[in-house]
Amino acid sequence: MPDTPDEGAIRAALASVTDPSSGRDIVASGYLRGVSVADGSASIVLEVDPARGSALEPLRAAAERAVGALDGIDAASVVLTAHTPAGKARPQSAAPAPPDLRPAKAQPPAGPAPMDGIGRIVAVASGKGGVGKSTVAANLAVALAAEGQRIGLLDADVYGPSQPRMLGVGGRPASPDGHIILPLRNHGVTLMSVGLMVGEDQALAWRGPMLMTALRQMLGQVQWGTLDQLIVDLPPGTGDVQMTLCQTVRVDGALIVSTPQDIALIDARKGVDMFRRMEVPLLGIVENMACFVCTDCGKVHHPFGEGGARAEAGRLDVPFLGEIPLDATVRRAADGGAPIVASRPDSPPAAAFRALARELTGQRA
Ligand SMILES: Nc1ncnc2c1ncn2[C@@H]1O[C@H](COP(=O)(O)OP(=O)(O)OP(=O)(O)O)[C@@H](O)[C@H]1O
Repeated sequence: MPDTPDEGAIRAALASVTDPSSGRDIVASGYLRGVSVADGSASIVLEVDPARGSALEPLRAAAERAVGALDGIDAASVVLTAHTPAGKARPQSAAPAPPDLRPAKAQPPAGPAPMDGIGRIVAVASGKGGVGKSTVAANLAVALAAEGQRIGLLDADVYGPSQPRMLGVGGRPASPDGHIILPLRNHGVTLMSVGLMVGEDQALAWRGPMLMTALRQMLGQVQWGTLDQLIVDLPPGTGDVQMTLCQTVRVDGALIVSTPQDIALIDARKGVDMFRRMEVPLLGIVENMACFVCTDCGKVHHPFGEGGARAEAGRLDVPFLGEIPLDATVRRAADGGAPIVASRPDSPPAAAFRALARELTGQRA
């Protein structure tokens, strides 16, 4: 495995990329605002005139390719931010210090702390992939926002970020000073996702340390404002992201999503164990895809058996928070960028999500 190149090599690669509009390279143009390189991953911030943001997208992509082609770089991310009001593109020598993008491992270890301005942090987790954890997180966030709460949704499902698609938001978040990241907003929910920072597909190619850096940036650099609750959509399983989250910020409660199948319930148990070890209170288990209502006869069917998650919750001594029916409109709504709670508020699944939101709000009262 070749050594990770140093910052000088990254700058040299960027200097090989020319802005066709000026004929000058990226470094000479004064666009370069920050470089961070560690463990085969490089993050670069370019500060540009916001009016030229979309015109400079090819330049951004070319810079990413040039850095990504260096020996020893597995993942490169180049972000465009708007320049400071006073400046046009400045010569590099006149530029203020670049933002510090180094991984948080360089910082002294700190215990989990509450996040400023955020009332409660709720993690939505599952032992197994594909059980509908992201769907539950999105609908719960929209339902809580509809109750009048100030809600943020942090898509920490770094291996498969789907919240931008589910909430119907896109585009790169702005970073006016190269450090603070401005979240996006839709359906009353403030959203940030690693999928917005690097694109859904690219996130999959990132290596562990870079993902952890992205997660810490989303926790520390996103301007969430004042929130009643921040819902965190975790990746499935019990891995590094869960540990990093719980060690970095004080998670006030975890919600486990499971389907009724035995295998999902076995994995849900592992999730419960992990949160107990991390001393995160368990808010309860919600059973997704629990049943479906026959459109012909109106009868409720339980294709995977009935009562499994409720019984498991009893065995694990955690609250059972309710059932969400299996309903194709839930999937269609998520794929269309408007969760069912927003797009079909009168439907039975939307009512089930709202009941879940009320249950959680009731737990706090
Ligand atoms: N109650 C439901 N009824 C019908 N389809 C559902 C329901 N819940 C989720 N789905 C669909 O199931 C698929 C998986 O859901 P989702 O992406 O939320 O799962 P996940 O647990 O977050 O998966 P992963 O962790 O692997 O990203 C999606 O296509 C989603 O639209």
